[in-house]
Parts: sequence; structure tokens; C-alpha cells
Amino acid sequence: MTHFKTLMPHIMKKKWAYILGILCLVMVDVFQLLIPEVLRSITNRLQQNLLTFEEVFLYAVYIVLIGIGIAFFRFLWRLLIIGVSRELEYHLRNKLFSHLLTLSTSYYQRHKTGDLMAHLTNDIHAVRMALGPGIVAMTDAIFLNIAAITMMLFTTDFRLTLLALIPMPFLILTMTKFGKRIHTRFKAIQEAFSSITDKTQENLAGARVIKAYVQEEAEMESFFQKSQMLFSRNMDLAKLSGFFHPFVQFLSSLSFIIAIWYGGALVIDGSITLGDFVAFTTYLGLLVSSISAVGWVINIMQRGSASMERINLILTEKPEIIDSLDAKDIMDVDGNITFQGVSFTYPNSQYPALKDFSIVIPSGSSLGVIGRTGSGKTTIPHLLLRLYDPTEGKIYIDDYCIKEVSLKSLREKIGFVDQDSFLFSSTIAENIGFGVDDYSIEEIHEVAKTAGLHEDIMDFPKEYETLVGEKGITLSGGQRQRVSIARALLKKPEILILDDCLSAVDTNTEEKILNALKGKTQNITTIIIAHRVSTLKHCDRIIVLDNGRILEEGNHEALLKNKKLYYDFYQRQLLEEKIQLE
Ligand SMILES: Nc1ncnc2c1ncn2[C@@H]1O[C@H](COP(=O)(O)OP(=O)(O)OP(=O)(O)O)[C@@H](O)[C@H]1O
Repeated sequence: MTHFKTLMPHIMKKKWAYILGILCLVMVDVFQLLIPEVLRSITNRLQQNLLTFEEVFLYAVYIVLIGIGIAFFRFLWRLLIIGVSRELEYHLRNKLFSHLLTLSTSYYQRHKTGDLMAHLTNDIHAVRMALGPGIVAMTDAIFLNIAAITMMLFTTDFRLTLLALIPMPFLILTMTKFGKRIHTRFKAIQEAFSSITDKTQENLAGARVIKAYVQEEAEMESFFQKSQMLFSRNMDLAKLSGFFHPFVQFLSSLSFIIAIWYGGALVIDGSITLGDFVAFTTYLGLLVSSISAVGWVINIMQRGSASMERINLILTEKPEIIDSLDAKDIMDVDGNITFQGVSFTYPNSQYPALKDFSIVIPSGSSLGVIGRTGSGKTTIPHLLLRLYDPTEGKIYIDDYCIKEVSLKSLREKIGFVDQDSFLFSSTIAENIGFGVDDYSIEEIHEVAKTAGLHEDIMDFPKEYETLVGEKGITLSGGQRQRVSIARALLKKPEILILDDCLSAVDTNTEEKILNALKGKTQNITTIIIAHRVSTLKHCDRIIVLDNGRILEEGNHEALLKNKKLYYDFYQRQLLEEKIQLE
């Protein structure tokens, strides 16, 4: 139960709803405990042949009133306790989601999406079940058990009560023993569920690749294996529960056997009345059902606790990249960028992605970055945005060391178009406006025009209101890239970084976009990362990266004269263009 500590502040805020709910629950139990007393009276009056029609009517009224009382208080406790559990679920879901968004990029590298989705669905559900229905069943079990035993002891016969209670310690022992095993098996189910959610998520996201590589059967096979694993773990739990519940019922029925055998004898020898016997067995019924519910309570609490433990693991995870204690906001900046002896190795990687990398990019200038794949190009914006912190060295924007400024203000200054061109499943206008609070449709049109996208959009049936499917699936690769460029421009950033985001457009369109961008980005420091020389040739300065180091630098003409790697890239591009023309 210690795992629920995380929710204590929220639980304390709702303590009155819980207390009132529990009082209502106790009222329901009190009404339930009145029923055996009514039955005792009726049976005694019947046995003595004293029951009149008026009395029968009166007893019927009592039963109806008890029913109304039960219904009324049951409605109230449901509203209060289940209501609170829903609120706690709501807070936990929001807390977990907000926390997940604060975690650093490296966290997502270590954890799978499906796993996190499972936390957000199954685990939160299990916690809610523990804090709502679990609390209800626990209160019921405690109150009804104590009250039923007290009533049995004091209103019938204490020897009969003690005898009927003999199986109860065995019942409790069985339930505690099984509880632990249920906990372990439930945890195993949750893990298998995470794994299958992850597989599903990955396969649906990669549906096109799977089809293109005719991997449907292989993927199905691997999915079936995971599904089989989930099934067999569920079966393990079902087997345990399947044995557990009947066994609990068997132990409880022993109490009835004792009650009928010894209680019957007491009625025959006149020590107790028939009414006492009927009331006693009704109390025993209440007792047994609430003790059996203890099994369910243990089960549900164990599940909730296992889930809360998993959720706590995420909640206690500290983001690696955070604001320093005295972080200040970057105010107006010119956009000078300085990398000073920066080295960086990705977590889980053995090789540095950047080695002793130093460069000064003056404000308003453009820097082209080219290099073989894996040479460290994308790592430059990753470090500048503080998605990761360098292992060595420092990065400055103007005179601000980026580690000493607030992440929010740093990232607000930078417009980054990454290779993935990730789009959300909303309209084109909303995708362009993502991250900007206040924009007009005219501004959206303007940035779309600069990104060479406006005409394409106007051909869509709903123009800017066209819904792009999940991840922009209804747009072409080039259109997705241009939506991402427009999104970055709308931010009006001081620094603009385009990471290989023109690779899916032809060289003519690329030329047009670059020209339009040039007009709009004169005062913006621009970093353009590309594989094609054509994308970079107009940059003020170009660097060629190799193995995380600068191999060459200069402008297009100077680099061509060098006749090194840049020249090779250029020749290759010319050759590719020639082949395409033929
Ligand atoms: N998240 C990561 N975790 C571990 N290693 C990484 C990660 N991202 C990149 N790397 C490694 O760091 C090195 C530099 O990667 P980077 O993405 O900067 O290269 P790049 O030049 O942009 O490549 P490309 O042209 O293919 O985009 C590569 O060896 C790559 O394998």
C-alpha cells in the first residue's frame, strides 16, 4: 500500500468525500443487518402461530423501507467514493502525461511507446479500481464482518457462533497466501500487455513498410507469439483465481454445514428459537459473502499496488535536461551561435557523435552542413536545442551559455525542422500553427507561400482545413516537409534550422523554396543540413563533417576548389542529375 503514497495529497484533498461515502456505505450495511432481525421476528411469530395479516403487512412495509434506505445510501456512496476514484484517476492520468512530457529525449530512447501507453491505460485503470471499488469492498468487509459476528454472538448463541467461525482463520490464511501469488502473476500480465501494445503500435505506425517488404506474415507470427504470451499469463492468473474462488467458497460452506448441524440441534432441544436459527444463517450469509469479498479486495488491491509501483517508477524518473537553479530567460538576441570545443556521445553509444567541435556562426548568416550519413550533422541542432547536453564544451547564443538559460526561452528562439517532419492528425492550418498561441490565417498563408506549399494546399478540397491523417499520412513526403518548414517560420524564430527537410522535393522546387526563404530570413541565423550540395550552395559558409569533426569549411566555390569530400559530393550529384535526365 506504500506505493499509493504518491496520491496522498490528492486523497487528502478529497478526504471528506471519502469519509461521507464510507458513512453512507456503513448505513447500507446497517440496513442490511436489519433484515435478519425482521426475519427472526416473522419466523418466531409464525412458529408461535401468532402472525396476523396486519403484522405481515407491517413487516412488508419494514422490508420496503429497508430496501429504500439501502438504495438511497448506495446511490450516495457510489456518487461519493466512485466519484473520488474517477477524480484521482483523472489527476493521475494528467500527472503522468505531464511528467512524461518533461522527460528527456534519452528516456524515450530507453522506453518503448507501447509500454508507456500501457501505463496510461491499464495501470491507471487498476489504480482506480483499487481506490474506488477496492475501498468499498474493503470497508464492507471490515464493517460487515465485525457487525455480523457481533450480532451472531449476542443475539443467538455464542457456542454456535464460535463453532461456525472455525473455518474463517483458514479462509483468511488462504487469501493472504494467494494474494501474493496473484500480485506476481498480475505484474507478469501487465508486462506482457505492454509488450503487445508496443508491438501493435509499432506495426500500425509502420504498416506501409511492412506491406512494402511483404512482412505481414512474419509480423503476424511475432504478434501471435506475444499474444500467446499474454494469453498464457492470463490463463496462469485465471487458473489461480479459478482455484482460489471455489476454494474460498468451499471453506465458507463449511461454516454453513456447522451452522445447520449444530444450530439445528439447538433448535430441536429448544435452546434457540427457529427465528434465531433463520437470523443466524442470514448473518452467516452476510459474513461469508463479505469474507469472500476480502479475496476480491486483496486481489484488486494487489493489482492496484503493482500498477501504482510501475507508475511511480515513471513519476520518480528525473528529466536529465532541466533548467539550472538560476536559469534566466534569453531576452532579445542577435542570433550569434558559438560551439566551443563540444564533444558528445549519445547514451547507449560507444562512439562520439561530435568531437571537439568548435564554430562561430555570426547572426543573420547561413551555415550549410554536409557530410556522410552518421557524421554528426543532426547532433548539432540536438545540442543547440538542449535535447541532449554536450559531454564536453560549451554552446553560446550571443553571450548566453545555453545551459544557464531557461529551456522554454531557448527553444522559443529556435525554429527547428527535423528530418521526420512529424505532423499531428489535425488540419493543415493547425499543424502549421502548432506551438504558436496567436496567429492569423493571413500569417499562415504567408509562411505556406514561403515554404512553397500554398498552391498545393489550395488544390486540396478543404484547403487549409484539410485534415492530414495520422502522422500526415495523406500528404506526400515533400508536402509534409514543407508543412514543417511553414510551422518553423510561423514561430518567427531568431535561429532557423532545416535538417535535411528538402530531400523529398525536386531540385527546382528546392531552388524556389530556398530563394523564398532567403528573402524572409535575412536577419535570421540559418543552419541548413543536407545531403545534396544544391541545398547548401548559396549558404554563406559550408562545413563538411566527417566522424564528428569538421573536415572542410568555406563557401561553395572555395570548397569545390579544395577537391576533397565536398567536391566528391558535388560530382556525385551532377552524375545523379545526368542519369535522371537520361
Ligand atoms: N539517439 C541516438 N542514440 C545513439 N546514437 C545515436 C543517436 N542518434 C544518433 N546517433 C549516432 O550518432 C552519430 C551521429 O548521428 P547524427 O544523427 O548526428 O548523424 P547525421 O550526420 O545527421 O546522419 P544522417 O545524415 O543519416 O541524418 C551516428 O553514429 C549515429 O549512429
